[in-house]
Amino acid sequence: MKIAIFFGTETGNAEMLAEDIATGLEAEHETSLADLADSSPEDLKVAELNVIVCSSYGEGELPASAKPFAAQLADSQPDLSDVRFAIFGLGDSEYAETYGFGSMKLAELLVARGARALDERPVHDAASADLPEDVALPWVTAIIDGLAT
Ligand SMILES: Cc1cc2nc3c(=O)[nH]c(=O)nc-3n(C[C@H](O)[C@H](O)[C@H](O)COP(=O)(O)O)c2cc1C
Repeated sequence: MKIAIFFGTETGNAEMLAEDIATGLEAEHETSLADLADSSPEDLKVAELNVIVCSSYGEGELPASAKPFAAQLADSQPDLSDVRFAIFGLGDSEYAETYGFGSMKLAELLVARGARALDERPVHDAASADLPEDVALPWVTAIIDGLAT
């Protein structure tokens, strides 16, 4: 399957996780990896599945590298009705009031443009003992298996 992996990051954690996902999938799939800062909404129309890893920053805001992409979504109002995506958030429950808000905001912007969100939208909690890749790889594999059946 053609799978495009994107990340939105402030300090690099989402990029590292996106790289882990790409490495985990590349043996069986045709993968690409890109920073949302270098991407436009049209880039979501290329692959059969878009996997997005996005953190939260500030007070539940998008991380810096996702902000220009979000602005393009709002400004250019692209039709994303043929796009499907799965989004994985990185957050920290110490920020109790805004936990996981960054990935949630990005998902809402995509859905507002017609894109279809696959699955729930998990958020990895930096305060937990789990490693993000141990959560994200089974999650993405289950989504791909679900699409293949
Ligand atoms: C200044 C700062 C603000 C943050 N704000 C939030 C927040 O509002 N909600 C949340 O869930 N996580 C928040 N986090 C946690 C980050 O999302 C988490 O550390 C994540 O792994 C960062 O990933 P990145 O390096 O890809 O940006 C914040 C972290 C920092 C350092």
